[in-house]
Amino acid sequence: MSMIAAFYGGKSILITGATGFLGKVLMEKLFRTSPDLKVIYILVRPKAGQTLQQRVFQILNSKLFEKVKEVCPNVHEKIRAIYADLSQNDFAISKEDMQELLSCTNIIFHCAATVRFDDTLRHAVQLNVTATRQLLLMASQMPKLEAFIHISTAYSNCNLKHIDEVIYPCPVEPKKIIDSLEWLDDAIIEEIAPKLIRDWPNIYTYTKALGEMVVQQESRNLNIAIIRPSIVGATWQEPFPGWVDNINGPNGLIIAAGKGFLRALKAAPKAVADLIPVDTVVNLMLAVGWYTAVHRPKSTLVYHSTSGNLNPCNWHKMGVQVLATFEKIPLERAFRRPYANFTSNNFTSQYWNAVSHQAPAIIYDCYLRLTGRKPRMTKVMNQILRTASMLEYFLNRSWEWSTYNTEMLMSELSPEDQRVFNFDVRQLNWLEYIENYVLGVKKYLLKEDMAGIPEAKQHLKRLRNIHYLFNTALFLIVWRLLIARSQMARNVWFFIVSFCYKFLSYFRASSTLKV
Ligand SMILES: CCCCCCCCCCCCCCCCCCCCCC(=O)SCCNC(=O)CCNC(=O)[C@H](O)C(C)(C)COP(=O)(O)OP(=O)(O)OC[C@H]1O[C@@H](n2cnc3c(N)ncnc32)[C@H](O)[C@@H]1OP(=O)(O)O
Ligand SMILES: NC(=O)C1=CN([C@@H]2O[C@H](COP(=O)(O)OP(=O)(O)OC[C@H]3O[C@@H](n4cnc5c(N)ncnc54)[C@H](OP(=O)(O)O)[C@@H]3O)[C@@H](O)[C@H]2O)C=CC1
Repeated sequence: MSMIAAFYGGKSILITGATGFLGKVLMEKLFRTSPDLKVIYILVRPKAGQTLQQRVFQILNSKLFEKVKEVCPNVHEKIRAIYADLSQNDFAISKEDMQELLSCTNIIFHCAATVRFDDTLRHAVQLNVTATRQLLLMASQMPKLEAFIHISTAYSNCNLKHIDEVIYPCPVEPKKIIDSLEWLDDAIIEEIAPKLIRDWPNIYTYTKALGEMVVQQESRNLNIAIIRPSIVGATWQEPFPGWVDNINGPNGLIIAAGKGFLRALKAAPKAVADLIPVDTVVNLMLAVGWYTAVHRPKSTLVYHSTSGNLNPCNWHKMGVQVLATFEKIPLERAFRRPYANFTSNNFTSQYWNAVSHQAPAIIYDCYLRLTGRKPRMTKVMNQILRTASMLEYFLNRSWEWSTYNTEMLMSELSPEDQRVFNFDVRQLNWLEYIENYVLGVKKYLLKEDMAGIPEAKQHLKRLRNIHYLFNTALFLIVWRLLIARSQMARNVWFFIVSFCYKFLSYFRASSTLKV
């Protein structure tokens, strides 16, 4: 019997960010391994014209939850969606709901955040810092609370090279920032933002660091743990391999590469690609929840959920495997044949951007214009290049994350728990994982049919022929222009032509002699 699964039985669990990538996998695993849990409260806001109930219905009826419905048929009754907007005071939760949360919650998993790199400082602080503080305040009024698990990111201290499982202080106190945002206007905030974030690469990582500091400062006598995942990728094993549902992080780039839009990246080929499967992160979260509640460590423990120091993979290896998978399982209607060129050199990267990205987009838009259609490729390409440039910082560096606490926890688990809540990334086979990942992007994110693979392969063959044709035509045009302008080019040209002619004549004569 799994001790961790048994621990969550009969518990009331509060999850923020349950509608997000990590949150959904967390809920799925909880229902599947502890179907006798009492209730999962999720804080949800209406979105994209959908009510809370519609959003929950959509999640529970997705492929991700198919196994859950077999194990826990009354899952609909065990999930309680509470209207909440984390960017508002008291999260805009009604009095009755608040009362229920305060009196019943046993465990909190705080996953909600804004993960956009380009968010405004005001909004990112509201979500990643103030909301965390507010939730801690709520937690301190929960008599039955056993553990508060805060999800941060391994990159919250990415201004350092070696990162230990400790909370590092930020140069400016979170409280001072929260207070000043109350009276400063938006224009001034955006002006001071770059000065505040100093050597952090973006507002997201900076506000996640502030969030950790708030956890440390407002922990009171709560049982708290912080988990820092690196780049969270598709599921490795559970509930099935390759599940993914948003275009964040690697996902968008994999699509852009598979569709042939993105053929070069400014990335250090040897830098560590610190991906971590989402189910591995969730298993660690559940194990940490159990350990924090049962063993009540004296201080707030930080756990790194990273792969680099235990089972490293680099961008080159990853790129090669992504391309190899696209050979077998191509995406539909690709713009160009997939190709991956990683370079950390500025000049080479700009060259590839011009030749491999911008020029084809401009040519294609000219073609669209000439055929009476609306040009759109340059816009798409600029969007992709903007995203790629935002990720560049993470693609050109390697970090060392120590994992003492994570390894300590692993050794505390029973063999059964090590199997059911496996977060040992050393067992991950990268080649297999990446293949399933790419397949998952095609199936679950792009919703492409596997029956379309032969047609997609045929399309790639046509693209290859167009590519050869285009290159030959381009070569001939350039050469013709060169010949018209330079005596030297003419001489070379005549030398090659006469050489070929002599070779052919000799070949013809010798074959006539044999007959
Ligand atoms: C050579 C080829 C290579 C081939 C080989 C490839 C090998 C593999 C290589 C792998 C390399 C991995 C590198 C990862 C490094 C990550 C490091 C993370 C470190 C920290 C990790 C963390 O701790 S934490 C999570 C990280 N945080 C994000 O990763 C958010 C980032 N990102 C944004 O910060 C915004 O994205 C940014 C960018 C501002 C643009 O912002 P933006 O406004 O320009 O664009 P948007 O993203 O809003 O969306 C654009 C359009 O996509 C539409 N769309 C949105 N979602 C959609 C959905 N689910 N399905 C359908 N469509 C969707 C949307 O509706 C827009 O469509 P439309 O334009 O028509 O409206
Ligand atoms: N994905 C990754 O690569 C990594 C993620 N993390 C951390 O993991 C956590 C989860 O990330 P992930 O699942 O990928 O992110 P998602 O963007 O998929 O999910 C974010 C969640 O936060 C919720 N949320 C955002 N704003 C509000 C709001 N105002 N009120 C209520 N809910 C809100 C979203 O709700 P809604 O659906 O309504 O938008 C969504 O459920 C975050 O803390 C992130 O920092 C850490 C490292 C890497």
